[in-house]
Amino acid sequence: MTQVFKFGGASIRGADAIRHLGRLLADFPERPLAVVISAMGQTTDALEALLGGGRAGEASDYRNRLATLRRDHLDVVDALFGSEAAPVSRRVEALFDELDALHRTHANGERPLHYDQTVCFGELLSTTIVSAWLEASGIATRWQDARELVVTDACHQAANVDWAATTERLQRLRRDDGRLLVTQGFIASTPDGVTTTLGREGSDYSAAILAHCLDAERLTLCKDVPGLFNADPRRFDNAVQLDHLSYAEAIELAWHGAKVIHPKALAPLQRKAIPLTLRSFTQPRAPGTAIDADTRHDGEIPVLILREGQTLLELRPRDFAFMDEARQHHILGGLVEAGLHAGMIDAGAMRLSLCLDGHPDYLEPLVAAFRADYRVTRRDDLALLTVRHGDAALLEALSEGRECLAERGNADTAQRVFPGTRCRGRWRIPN
Ligand SMILES: Nc1ncnc2c1ncn2[C@@H]1O[C@H](COP(=O)(O)OP(=O)(O)O)[C@@H](O)[C@H]1O
Ligand SMILES: N[C@@H](CC(=O)OP(=O)(O)O)C(=O)O
Repeated sequence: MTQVFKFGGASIRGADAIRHLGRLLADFPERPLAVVISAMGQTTDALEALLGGGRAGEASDYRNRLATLRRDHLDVVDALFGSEAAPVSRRVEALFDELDALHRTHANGERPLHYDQTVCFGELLSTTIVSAWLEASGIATRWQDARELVVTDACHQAANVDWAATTERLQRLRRDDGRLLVTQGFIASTPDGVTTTLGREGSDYSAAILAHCLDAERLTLCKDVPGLFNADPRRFDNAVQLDHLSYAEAIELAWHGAKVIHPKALAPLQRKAIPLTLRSFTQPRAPGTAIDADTRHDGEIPVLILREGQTLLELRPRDFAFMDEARQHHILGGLVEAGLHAGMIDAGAMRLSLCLDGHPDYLEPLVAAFRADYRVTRRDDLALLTVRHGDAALLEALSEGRECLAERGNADTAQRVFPGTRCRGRWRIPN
């Protein structure tokens, strides 16, 4: 049975977690064909910080961060392999040398290209270590460079998949030697072999790409939560797990910011009716959440999504003019160019409100450009609450004690923007 599994950064954050992963795969009733793995723990954040220091010409900051990352990875290798660590340590050292060389080549070039040549090493390192560990613990394994499988355009940091080329490469993959394929999430390459990445948290998407192109029977995403809940269980005390939902409902939740699954991961599965299971990494035998074409259970209970760190922009034409389609087109085009996502868009006769969560590097120039053409009011440090399938009473109860700064709604989705300071800490879903 062709099954694909994916393990995120939280599932391989250190030596104990990697040992657990080995036991999980050894005990699982059906051996998957392929396992997609992210960078260990917060490695991608650390690589972004390294890139930032390097590009700013802060050589000692870059060197210190590189040394820390190198040490952290080598410590995991030592903890796993003990006296047998040398061959794996050499491979890890070689990857760090390659990272450093590529940094020197690209440091003064375009940032997105430099980003992809640097940040890809998180996954190259983690899969090197995990694959060696699985092999050492008796699971026949084949390390596979995902850049030889997933073909994209050259849109660095948010590359677009060439489905025909990727399918052709994946269909050529050897499947008959009984070896478990261990490959990287998040990374890919152009047809001529230049490394690209699929966007932050894109490993769920990588796993869905593999499942789609291999015609897998199932994709399983192993997470640090038991499944998809009706609100983030880390923030909402009484959140409950959803046993089942449809691809369409899952896309809505992911799009609105339910972080547990990447929004792009659903469409490739839906197109081939490949069922998806979200499972607990620590309790893999628990049922988890099933996602497929069946819509019968959608909307049975309300689902809440809280996104923090939001900025609300209200744009008004200067001359008492309409916020007509041409102006909306201009404004939304600016968002597309800046690569920013609006979690809420609401238009009035002379106003367009946008709720954005963007890195200041991208947000600030955009706001400055808008100010040239519109009267702009801006509020930072906000929270956007999205409620799916809730009623007015629930929305009011959730809003109690919180000033509503903007809102919109339709038959199944309501959104409200609150000051971030009123939304910190733990929440309860009102009865
Ligand atoms: N509705 C939700 N249900 C379950 N988890 C959620 C939900 N919304 C947010 N999360 C968060 O998603 C996290 C898991 O997703 P993520 O960290 O992206 O996984 P990965 O290990 O694949 O990187 C959980 O730790 C949880 O806090
Ligand atoms: N390592 C990448 C890709 C990814 O998906 O990671 P995770 O599965 O840990 O969210 C990132 O952090 O963006």
